[in-house]
Amino acid sequence: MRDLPVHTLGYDSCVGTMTSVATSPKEQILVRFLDGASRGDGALVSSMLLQAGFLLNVSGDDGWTALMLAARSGHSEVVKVLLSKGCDTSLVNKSGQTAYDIARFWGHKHVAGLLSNSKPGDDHQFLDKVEAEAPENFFSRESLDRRCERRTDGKWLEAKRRSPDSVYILFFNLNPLVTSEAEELGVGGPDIKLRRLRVQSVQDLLAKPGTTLVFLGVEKQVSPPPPSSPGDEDGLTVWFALNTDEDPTEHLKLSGSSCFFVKPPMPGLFALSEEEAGVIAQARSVLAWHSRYSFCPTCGSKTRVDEGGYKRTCMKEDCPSHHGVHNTCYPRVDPVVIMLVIHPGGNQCLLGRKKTFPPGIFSCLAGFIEPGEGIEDAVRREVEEESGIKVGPVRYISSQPWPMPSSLMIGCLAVAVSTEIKVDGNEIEEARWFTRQQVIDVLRRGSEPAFVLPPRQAIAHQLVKHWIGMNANL
Ligand SMILES: NC(=O)C1=CN([C@@H]2O[C@H](COP(=O)(O)OP(=O)(O)OC[C@H]3O[C@@H](n4cnc5c(N)ncnc54)[C@H](OP(=O)(O)O)[C@@H]3O)[C@@H](O)[C@H]2O)C=CC1
Ligand SMILES: [Mg+2]
Ligand SMILES: [Mg+2]
Ligand SMILES: [Mg+2]
Ligand SMILES: [Zn+2]
Repeated sequence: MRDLPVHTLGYDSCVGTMTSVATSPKEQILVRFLDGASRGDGALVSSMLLQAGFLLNVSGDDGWTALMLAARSGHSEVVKVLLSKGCDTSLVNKSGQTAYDIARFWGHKHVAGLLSNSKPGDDHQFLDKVEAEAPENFFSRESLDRRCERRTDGKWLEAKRRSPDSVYILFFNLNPLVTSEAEELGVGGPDIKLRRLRVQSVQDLLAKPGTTLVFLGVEKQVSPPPPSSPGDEDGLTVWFALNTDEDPTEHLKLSGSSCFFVKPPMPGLFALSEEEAGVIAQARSVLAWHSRYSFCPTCGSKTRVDEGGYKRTCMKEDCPSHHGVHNTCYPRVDPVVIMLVIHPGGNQCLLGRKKTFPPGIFSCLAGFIEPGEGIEDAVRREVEEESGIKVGPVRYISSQPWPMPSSLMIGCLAVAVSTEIKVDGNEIEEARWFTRQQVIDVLRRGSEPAFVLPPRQAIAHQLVKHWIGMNANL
């Protein structure tokens, strides 16, 4: 009975539930049963099993049984009913996943607990392997030790600012100075590298009023090195970032000519190493904040730069920003949700095109989180606004600082509960369901790819890869 054919499982986009377009009475019963399990209707599942016990382990044509569908949405009551009837927990869908794998993937710990208790000694290796591979996103590497406690240590900061060992990286209008000199890059290295300057090269710039200076942190060390310069007893190498809005070339005392300012976001910054991309993520966001928040946002007065460039204090004595929690004084981070939406059937994903994208590119939908909104609700709202698709469960995967200028991309997977696409036409000009096979062809650079994905440095690319990695059979 497991192989009972179900030709099409239709989904009603308005109410987000499955509707039957199956033809035979048996098919209609199965569709109703699977729909009930998917929606968490324990009473319906129970009563249908009393009349038609064969339904217990039957799957739709994507290989999903009632147990798997209930596990995906965390419906523990339905899972309990199915387990009490002795359903087979070892069945796998066409992606090689058991109901337990599915429950764990979507973070339904109570359901995973019910399923793992039901069969001790079950081998769930596939999911464990995927979860062990934590993705590292570009711009995410913390290569410096921020040493936040030093930001208020004016004496130490001043000594480090003058130290000949300190490293300065320079930005002109938020574009970092890089070098492409072959001997600097080394064999097999990145295409560009941050130009590391010393204090004597930037002295004139530091004296100019339009220059902003930020203390980024110290180089990470396994064991403390011996003291290097007088007055610099700890021997730690400090990194500073400088930004200027006037072309600084004439003030720089530089040797070599292959230095230039690289414009973000693409492809420029993507050519840096992972380590340096992490430094840029921190430096560019803080410098961008300084360039946009010169005056106090509360009262409009002048501000003073404090805490190594991590605070702007209002100069007006009775400004309300001196009392209570005032996030206007600190650098901004804007949370953005970015999500790969998976078709209710499990084997297609939703990707969209912004009007501004180069031809052929499709990416994950994304949007800024609104005040007073949680991550899951922001995912549901942005997906529905941009594509008309309704979303059910949401699961966090990984995050990425995105310093253009200061977003924090919160990467999620989400399951759609409707399928009919209606793009907003404003932000998104086109959105489509792509099959897993089409996505694999794109990732493997097949000869006729259906679309182009953003490069590996974008979290959108990593989310798509993560979804492909969930499937052992492909
Ligand atoms: N790393 C990656 O893989 C990807 C990164 N991104 C980044 O995510 C960010 C957001 O994605 P996007 O789809 O544009 O977001 P949205 O879908 O929320 O749309 C952006 C629009 O929302 C408005 N908005 C609301 N809140 C803010 C805020 N805090 N800051 C700026 N604008 C706001 C702006 O409208 P108005 O202009 O009318 O003020 C803006 O044009 C972008 O910075 C984008 O570069 C996006 C996709 C992939
Ligand atoms: Mg958007
Ligand atoms: Mg939007
Ligand atoms: Mg928005
Ligand atoms: Zn003020």
